Amino acid sequence: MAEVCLRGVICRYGEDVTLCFPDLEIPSGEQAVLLGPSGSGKTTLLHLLAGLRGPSAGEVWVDGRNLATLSEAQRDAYRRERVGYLFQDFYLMEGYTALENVLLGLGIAGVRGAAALRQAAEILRAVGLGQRLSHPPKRLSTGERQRVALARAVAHRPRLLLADEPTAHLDRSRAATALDLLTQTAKTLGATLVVATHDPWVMERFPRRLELYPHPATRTA
Ligand SMILES: Nc1ncnc2c1ncn2[C@@H]1O[C@H](COP(=O)(O)OP(=O)(O)OP(=O)(O)O)[C@@H](O)[C@H]1O
Repeated sequence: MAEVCLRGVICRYGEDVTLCFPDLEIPSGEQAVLLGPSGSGKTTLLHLLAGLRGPSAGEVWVDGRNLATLSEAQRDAYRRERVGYLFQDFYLMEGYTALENVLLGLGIAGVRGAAALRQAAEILRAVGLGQRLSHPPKRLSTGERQRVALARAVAHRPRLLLADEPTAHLDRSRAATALDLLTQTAKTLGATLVVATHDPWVMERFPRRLELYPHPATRTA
């Protein structure tokens, strides 16, 4: 069974927006990119995979489970424990240090106390921020802020890592470094990685690609 599988998925927002997604299979542990212009539904698709919303029609399967069949409590547990989400705008807590930001993420996943502290420091060191543990986000560069966000997204060792426009705020050289870190981190964890981007340069770096088009979104690559 593929780690990620979409079958006949349609998402509607009110009367005006209907997004039709191509069928998709991503085997466990693989890395895939979603390419599409603004409004083509990339974020919506990541939200579907994260269980943050359900489709209007069709099925979203992850790790052998149709997400629509999960109870609310099971879906919450799925989101907290199995999914890591790297947001385009990072959404770091400004009043907290880098370490505390990662600890907050771990707390949501149910990891607390000494184990959480050890895990948070370890992952921050792994992304090259060992010297920045007690820095608040405002004292970090954009690339460093993103690495805190990545550390928070993966500290609980998710099986599925979703990244929304991970190069949006970075120049080419920093973007290359960030993508290397993202793909290497997913590989180390054995996580399936799905990256959404509007940038063909990012797409070129992934062997498995899915292109989305503004309504109706129909073509796969
Ligand atoms: N909560 C919402 N309510 C109404 N319409 C929405 C909502 N979320 C998304 N849409 C619409 O759905 C379409 C797809 O949006 P989505 O954010 O998934 O696309 P995207 O490809 O990620 O765009 P971008 O690259 O600009 O982030 C857009 O037309 C958007 O306006």
